[in-house]
Amino acid sequence: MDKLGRYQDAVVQAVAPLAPERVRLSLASGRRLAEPVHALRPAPPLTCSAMDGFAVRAADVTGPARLQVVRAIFAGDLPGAPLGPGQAARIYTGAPLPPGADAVVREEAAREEGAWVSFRAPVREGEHVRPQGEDVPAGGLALEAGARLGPRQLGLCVAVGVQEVVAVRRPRAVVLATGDEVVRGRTPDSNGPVLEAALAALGAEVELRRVPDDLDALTGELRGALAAADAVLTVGGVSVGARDHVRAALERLGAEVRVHGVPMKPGKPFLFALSGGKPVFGLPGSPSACLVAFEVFVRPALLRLAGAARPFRRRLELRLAAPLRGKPGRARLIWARLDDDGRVRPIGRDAAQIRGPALADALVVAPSEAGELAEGTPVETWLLEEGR
Ligand SMILES: Nc1nc2c(c(=O)[nH]1)N[C@H]1C(S)=C(S)[C@@H](COP(=O)(O)OP(=O)(O)OC[C@H]3O[C@@H](n4cnc5c(N)ncnc54)[C@H](O)[C@@H]3O)O[C@H]1N2
Ligand code: MOO
Repeated sequence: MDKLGRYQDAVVQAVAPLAPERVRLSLASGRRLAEPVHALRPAPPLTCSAMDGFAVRAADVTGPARLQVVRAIFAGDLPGAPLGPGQAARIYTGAPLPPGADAVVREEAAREEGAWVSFRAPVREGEHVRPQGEDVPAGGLALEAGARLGPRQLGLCVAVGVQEVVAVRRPRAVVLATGDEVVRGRTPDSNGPVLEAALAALGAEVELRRVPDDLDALTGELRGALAAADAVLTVGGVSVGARDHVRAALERLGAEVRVHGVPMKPGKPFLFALSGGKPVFGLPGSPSACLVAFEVFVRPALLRLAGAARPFRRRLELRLAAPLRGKPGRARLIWARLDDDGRVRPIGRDAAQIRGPALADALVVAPSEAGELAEGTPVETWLLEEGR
């Protein structure tokens, strides 16, 4: 991935995170934090019981013991008056421990007789007690900058009393699917909806448009897209054919074409340009090539635009479950599936395939110098994370 990695870095580094803004938590779902979140209140909010049972002073229960039950404390109650020596309080899960109490004996290990409770075994100080702030202390770091506010992260913010966060704006992306064949519907526009869904999954707002193979029409659409969006993706028309107009249209608009042609297979004709500081990604039309170029370049760049701390897929070195054919030259990216034994099985590599990407849960990267790779060879594997 060495040489290709340099292209990938050049594209991803050319993109900077969008402006941060302060937003209500309810509007921040799926966005990335531009600033860390610190707890405004501790979690748990008070030192509380982890069980239904009896709050005691551990020093009173060093062996079999009998204590007087002075009151009951429920979740949501205040801790109330201190517990004196020889006293116990009935307590329920999540209820605050009264001052003086330092342990809880579970219901099942206690015998209640009127106003008294007896225990057979000793109790350890701190047993079944959740100290205030054990999870996150007040002022403590709850989430780091760059973290995505998914469902569980939103829950953490609520628990630590945070109602507003500083998050990166949701990127706006326009996808222009080019080609008379997709405008007329003779070739189904399969790439457009894939990109639309994949970008939405990254937290972007997406508009998909279809454009004929006409330089003027494409130039106009690109101008409009660049005015409206933070990032523009084109599909098709980026190779050397008579109707491949993407580069020419961008040059007409004064865009700076930074990359056109990358040492990978599939996806060789990929183009990257900047126009007024905005990224434009020219993806090949052939479905597998389009989606590989999306994985290598667009996904990490968009995640960076969206403020993500770690924009790259998780990469593991896994052994091949079957030989991988091919010759040296360009880095090869192959759709693959993880076997149950942890090996990775290639599932075809024609640039036009569409079923391979749909079945895959990983991408294997064979370096440019590699020829045929034998079964069992360790290979770089990107986890696609969607599961099966
Ligand atoms: N003489 C050469 N020909 C080609 C070269 C080359 O270097 N010299 N490169 C090949 C490579 S590699 C690729 S990849 C393809 C990509 O070319 P384009 O990006 O210009 O794509 P198109 O020609 O417009 O379309 C290719 C193929 O994909 C279909 N397509 C287009 N858009 C969609 C869509 N939205 N959904 C589904 N399928 C789509 C289109 O109908 C074509 O079948 O070029 C090689 N040629
Ligand atoms: O690089 Mo193209 O994507 O092989 O067919």
